This record gives sequence, structure tokens and C-alpha cells, in this order.
Amino acid sequence: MKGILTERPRKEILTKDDIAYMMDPSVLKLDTTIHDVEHMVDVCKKYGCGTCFCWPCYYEELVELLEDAEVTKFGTSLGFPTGQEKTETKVFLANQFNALEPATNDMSMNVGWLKAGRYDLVLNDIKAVREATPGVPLKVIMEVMLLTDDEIRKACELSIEGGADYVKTGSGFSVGQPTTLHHVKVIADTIGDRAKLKVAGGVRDLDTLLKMYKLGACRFGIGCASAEAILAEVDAMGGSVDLNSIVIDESEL
Ligand SMILES: O=C[C@H](O)COP(=O)(O)O
Repeated sequence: MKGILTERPRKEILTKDDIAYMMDPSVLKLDTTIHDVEHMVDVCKKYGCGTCFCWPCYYEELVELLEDAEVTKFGTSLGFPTGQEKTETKVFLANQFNALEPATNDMSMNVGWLKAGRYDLVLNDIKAVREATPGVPLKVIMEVMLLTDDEIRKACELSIEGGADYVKTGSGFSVGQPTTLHHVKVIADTIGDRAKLKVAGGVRDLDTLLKMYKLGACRFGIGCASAEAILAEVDAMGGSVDLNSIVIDESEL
């Protein structure tokens, strides 16, 4: 399906359809095949996931596979997952992918520049991609599991100043270091309503997803197999979840 990514209004009772729509399944392993992409598209069409992601070599095929999708659109990754491409390379890729009319673009921040305090470079990197992708929701991936709280706050500010519509927590490549509720709280407190929040990296169960939603996240990048498992959990709960039943303990933050 073509068109840009939009978010649905927040709700107290989330149906399986609501949860699926907030999911961005991905197949982003070093040995991803076209068969993995085809399976992901089947899953997305079946459940109505918002957008989906794979490696750039499959984008043309992904667009074709999604042609008859009623809900699911596709997103690109720019400088993913390291963020340490040259800015010109990210812009070149953005210009190439624009022709495919992505619903959203997820760019990786250059975390090395951030950690070294080279904020002008980080900002220019984001601004350059922003300028190359007018009118399309831009997410900036911060890789929060590698950052201190102060670095996360700075990364959020630079992303917003650079024109990001969303800040996104991770790539999924910091294996064994998931996004935590603490990360989500720090980001939500920093951005307020100035940007939207996508969580990605290590979301493995429904309880975590719902707690993160309660804290302010609205979109979840999840490996396809984990996304299917989480949707099966919704089934096991009768097909919907009342958020009032989800309690976040202070100690989790
Ligand atoms: O969207 C980003 C990643 O694909 C999330 O991967 P993960 O669910 O394996 O952490």
C-alpha cells in the first residue's frame, strides 16, 4: 500500500488490530532471504501491521509484494544499522529510495559523533536527510542501549532540532541489550509532544510492549518472529487488552 505512515488515536482498550497496526515487523538479519521478506509480508497483510522493513536490496520486491496490502506500507533504513556512513551516503540513499515512495524513513544517528560531542555533525547529518525526504515521516535511531541518560536527552534534542518526526530507540543490532522501560521514560520525559516515540530493539513480549505504550511509545519495531509471538499472546488474552490492567512498578523505571 502507498501513502505515508500515520498514527491512530491512543486508546485505553487495545484490540489485536490496534496492536498489530503499531507494529513494524522487520527481517534484518545478515542472512535474510527473499523468502523471509515474503513471509513477513504475509504476516503484515494477515494482521494489518503499520509498516515493515527489510534490507535495501529487497525494496523493489517488497513494494511489489505490498501492492495489494490493505494496511501495510514500507519504510526505508538509511545508514542502518551503524549510522556511521558519510552524510552524503545517507542522502544519496534517501534520494534513490524516494522513487519508491516509502511511507517513512528510519535513519541511524551517528552515535560515535554524539558520544564525542560532535553535535554539529550529528545535527547536520539529520538535517541533510530531513531535507532529502520532504513530507515523509522521519525517524532517528539513537541506539539508547549504548548511551547514558544525558546522551539520550541530547540525542532527542538533536533529533528534534534536525526535523525528526519520531525518535527511535534502537536498531536491534545491540544484541543482548534491549530497550528498557527506563529508556522509554527518559525519552518520553524529554520529548513531550514534540516528537513521537518508536521503540525497537529487544521487544519480546506483550507486557513490555504495553508498558512502553503506557509510557508514551506509539510504534514498535520488532523482528518478524517476535511480532508474531506477541500477537499470539493477544489472542491468548481474548483478542484485546485493557491498559488499566497493566501496572508499571516504580522499580521498573
Ligand atoms: O526494527 C528494528 C529491529 O528490527 C528490531 O529487531 P529485534 O526485534 O530483533 O530487536
